[in-house]
Amino acid sequence: MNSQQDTIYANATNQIADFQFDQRVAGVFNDMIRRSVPGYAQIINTIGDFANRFVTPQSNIYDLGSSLGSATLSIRRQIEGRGCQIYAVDNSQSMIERCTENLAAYVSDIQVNLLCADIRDVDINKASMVVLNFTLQFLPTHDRDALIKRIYDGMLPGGILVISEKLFFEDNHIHQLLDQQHLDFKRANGYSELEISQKRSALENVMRPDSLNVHEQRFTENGFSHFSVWFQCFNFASMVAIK
Ligand SMILES: Nc1ncnc2c1ncn2[C@@H]1O[C@H](C[S@+](CC[C@H]([NH3+])C(=O)[O-])CC(=O)[O-])[C@@H](O)[C@H]1O
Ligand SMILES: O=C(O)C(=O)Cc1ccccc1
Repeated sequence: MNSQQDTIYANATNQIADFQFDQRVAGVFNDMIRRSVPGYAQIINTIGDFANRFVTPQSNIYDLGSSLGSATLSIRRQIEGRGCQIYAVDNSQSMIERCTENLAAYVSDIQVNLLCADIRDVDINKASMVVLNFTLQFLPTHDRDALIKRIYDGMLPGGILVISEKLFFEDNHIHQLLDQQHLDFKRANGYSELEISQKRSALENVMRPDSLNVHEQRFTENGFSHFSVWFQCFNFASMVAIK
C-alpha cells in the first residue's frame, strides 16, 4: 500500500481546524499512522492471526472505521475458502475510495462489502469477528456504550472483538510519562515539534481516549465473557473481548 509522506502539519497555521479524515489525510494516512502509532504493524498482523483462529465458516466479519483497509486485508489473507463476507465501514468518502483501490490490488475469494456509512447505523449480525482498530476513540463518549452493545448482540457465541485505542491514564504521573514516550516515538519518526503540537491541537476536540478501566467495565457490562489487553506500547493498546 503506497502513500505520500505526511507533511499536513509541517507549516505554521494561524487557526488549526479540527482533525478530519478528508482527502488530504486519506492520501498520507498510511505514512501518518505508521509514524504516529507505536505497534501499528504488529497490531495489523495479529488481527490477521486472530481472524485465522476465530473466524468460522459462513460468518460475517466487520472492520469498523476501516480507513485504507489494512485490517481487512490482513484478515482476508487468513480466511480464504471459509465462505465468509467482510463488511468494511467508514464514513469518509476519501478513505473508501482509496480502500477500494487497495482491495482491488489483490485477488481473493472473500467478498468485501465496502460501506460509506456511520458505524452507529450499520446492522451487525452473524459476526465471528469485529474490529475497532483505533476507531471508538473518535465517537462521542455518550455513543460508545450503545455501539458496543449492538456489536455484542450481533456476534456469534465465541466471537472476538478486537479493539485498539490510545489510552488515558487515571494516574497523572503515568499519563505524562507515557505521553512523553509517545512524543519521543513521533520525534524519532521525523515529526517536528511544530507538527506534533499542531496535530495535537487538531485532535483535541475530536479524539477522546478512555482509560483501561472504562474499556474493561464497558465490555463486562455489555455481556462479554472474557477481556484482556493483548498488546500495549506506551499509551496505545489493543484489547480482545470474547462473547
Ligand atoms: N462514526 C464513524 N463512522 C464510520 N467511520 C468513522 C466514524 N468515526 C470515525 N470513522 C473513521 O474511523 C477511522 C479511524 S482511523 C482507523 C484506522 C484503521 N482501522 C486501520 O486499522 O488502519 C484511526 C486513526 O486515525 O487514529 C477513519 O478512517 C474515520 O473516517
Ligand atoms: O498522532 C497522534 O498523536 C495520535 O494520537 C494517533 C493518530 C494517528 C492517526 C490519526 C489520528 C491520530
